[in-house]
Order: sequence, then C-alpha cells, then structure tokens
Amino acid sequence: MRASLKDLENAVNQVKLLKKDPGNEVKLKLYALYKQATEGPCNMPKPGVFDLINKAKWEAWNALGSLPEETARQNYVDLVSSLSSSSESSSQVKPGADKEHAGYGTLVVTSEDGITKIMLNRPTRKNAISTQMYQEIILALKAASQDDSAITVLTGNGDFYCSGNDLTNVTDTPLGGIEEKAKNSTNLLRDFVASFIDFPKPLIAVVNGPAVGIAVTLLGLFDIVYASDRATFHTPFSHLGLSPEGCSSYTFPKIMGPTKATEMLTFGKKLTAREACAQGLVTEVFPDATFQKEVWTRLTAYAKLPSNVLRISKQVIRNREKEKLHSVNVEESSIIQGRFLSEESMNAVMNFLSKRAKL
Ligand SMILES: CCCCC/C=C/C(=O)SCCNC(=O)CCNC(=O)[C@H](O)C(C)(C)COP(=O)(O)OP(=O)(O)OC[C@H]1O[C@@H](n2cnc3c(N)ncnc32)[C@H](O)[C@@H]1OP(=O)(O)O
Repeated sequence: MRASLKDLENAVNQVKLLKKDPGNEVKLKLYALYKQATEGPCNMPKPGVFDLINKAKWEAWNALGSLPEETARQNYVDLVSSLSSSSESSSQVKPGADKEHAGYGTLVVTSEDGITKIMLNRPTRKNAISTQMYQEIILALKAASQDDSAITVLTGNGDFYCSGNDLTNVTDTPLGGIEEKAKNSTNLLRDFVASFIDFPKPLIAVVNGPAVGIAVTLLGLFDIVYASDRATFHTPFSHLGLSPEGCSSYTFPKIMGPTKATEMLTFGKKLTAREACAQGLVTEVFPDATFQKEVWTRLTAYAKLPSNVLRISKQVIRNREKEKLHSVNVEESSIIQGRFLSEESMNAVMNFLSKRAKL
C-alpha cells in the first residue's frame, strides 16, 4: 500500500522524536523528499552563491527532478522508518541508568555517592553542543546547584569529550534572518557561560577524549580538570572566523601567561593532555586504560568530605573574580555576535557543512 498523507504527517512527527541526529546529508534528503511530496518538482529560483545553506537545500530538491509526489511521499516515510529503527536499536552506554534524572534528550544526568554527573550524550556527533544541549546543560547545572550532591562532574560519552559548538546550529535560521540568529546564539552563549561562572560547588571536568572550542575555553571556569592521556585541547577560533569565548580571553592568560594563551586562542595551537597540564589548564593526566577507574575512585573519596565546606571553599577561592568574569563574558559575547555575521565565519561553517573542511 502506498503511503498516505496521514503517513507522511506521522513520519514528520517521528523525525522530531529521533534519538540520534541523522546527520546533514540525511536531513537534506528528508527536506528534498518532503518538498517534492508536498509541492512537486523544485519551483524555487536558485539561491545566490553565498547563500550556502539554501543553495544546498535547493540542490537536493532540484536533484529529485520530476519524481512523482506519491513516490517522494513513500520514500520519505520509508527513510524515516529506517532511521527510527536504527535509532531504537542503537546501544549507546547509559551508565548509572538506575539513578538517572529524567527529561534530558542530549545529556545523561545521574546522582550517586554525593556526585552529580552530567554526561554529554551525542557520541555519534562527538558530543557537539547543539542548541538543545546548551539549554539542557544550563538546566542541569541549575538543578545540580540545588541538589544534595557534594560535587558535580561534566564528562562525555564515547571517544570524545566534546567537539565544541555544533556547527549545524546555524542552519535553523529564524524568520528574522541571520542577524536574529546571531543575536539568539549570543544570548544563549552568554547565559550558558554565566551558569558556569555562578556554579556554587566544586565543578570537575573529566576529559575523557579530545576537546574542541567552547569545551576547552570553559575549562578555565572549572575547579579541577582531570584528563585522559588521549585527550587533546584545541581552540581553532581563527580558522572559524570566531573570537575567544567562555571567559578564556581572561582565564587563559591568567592560567598560562599571555603568550601561551595567544598560541592557543589566536593561532589555534592544539595541546596534548600533558602540554595542557604543564600549562596549568589541566590538573592531572591519567593513562587512558585506567582513567575512569582512577578518576572515579578519587572523586568518590572527595565527595565524602563535608559538602558545606566544599561549597564555602570554592566560593572563597572564586567569588572575588565573579564580577570580572561576568563582565568578560558579556564583552566576549558581544564581540562574537559580530563574528557570527562575518564572511570569514560563514565560509568556515559552510566549508565544514559541505564536508570540505575538518580541523
Ligand atoms: C552558541 C555559540 C557558540 C559559538 C562559539 C564557538 C565555539 C566553538 O566551539 S568553535 C569549535 C567548533 N567545533 C569544530 O569546529 C569541530 C568540527 N568538527 C571536526 O572538525 C571533526 O568532526 C572532529 C575533528 C571534531 C572529529 O573528527 P573525526 O574523528 O574524523 O569524526 P567525524 O568528523 O567523522 O565526526 C562524526 C560526526 O560528527 C559530526 N560533528 C563532529 N563535530 C561536530 C561539530 N562541532 N558540529 C557539527 N557536527 C559535528 C561530523 O560532522 C560527523 O558527522 P557525519 O559526517 O554526518 O557522520
């Protein structure tokens, strides 16, 4: 039986519930099939050469030629059904599922033995931070700041700690256009970083693998950073036409001195875990084979210390910097808003999206 309009509508709703991001190529295919199924052959003028996202969409739709609407509808429904079954059968690790806090789509949040663990959980995207993940981390930190755990840990699921800002975040441009998108992203970035600045108890990064961009800059706001010897630390802002964020323009020069900070933040020098440790960004490096065991044994012992005094000590160490950090965050966010709109930045993102560039 051919797919009906109702089947198409159901499939569209199913896409929103996929547990796994299907990737840009599949998303383009879904877009093209949907347009073909609902509007017939491509009827839009070809977008200009710099309008890369709309051009990619136009090309995907146009490539379907005169494919009949019913066939496009059926292909869309079949594609969604294959995505749904592979997403359901995906067996990503969900440690501590029994102590898991419900309601997060991009994180696994657990509380056990005085530790709240926030685990970035988009391993197939190298834990890139999507808009949803930014929002969920803000919420998870807020909840952790009020729960009865002594310490809070941020870590990644899979082979990466985090590949930084999800570069596809730019693709869902609102009606107000790219300027509004830049403003929304900057506001989100500012609120996200503020939630780290204000976090009231010891915050520990368990860096299980490579870290990129904002996942690195934020480390200057953590109280302890433990890294596997497989981890690397890379802030390729200039390659992306972007400027430093996460308060790194202030914390990195303080931590490692201005010239080392410049090598990282301006010239994009990638550090090994041992180099990052030598420069003070990482507290201690562990062999990857024993990383999880050694780190969790140590953290479990730390979390047994009286929780009130842990909070107070953190605040004594950090509070006099808070006001400064907030003003740096506001300034960095305002500068990056302009960078988002620059041709340098747009080209870099488009090169990545069209698979021409990788770090
Ligand atoms: C709110 C605004 C904040 C703005 C400030 C910006 C802050 C930043 O964080 S800037 C840094 C942004 N990050 C990057 O530029 C990293 C881009 N990714 C890469 O260069 C590579 O993917 C890699 C080096 C991180 C990993 O390479 P590899 O081990 O070869 O793995 P794949 O490239 O095959 O990755 C698997 C899959 O995941 C997708 N992906 C990885 N990182 C990102 C990302 N940051 N954004 C979007 N998508 C990402 C990658 O495209 C692959 O997808 P498929 O090809 O569809 O499988």
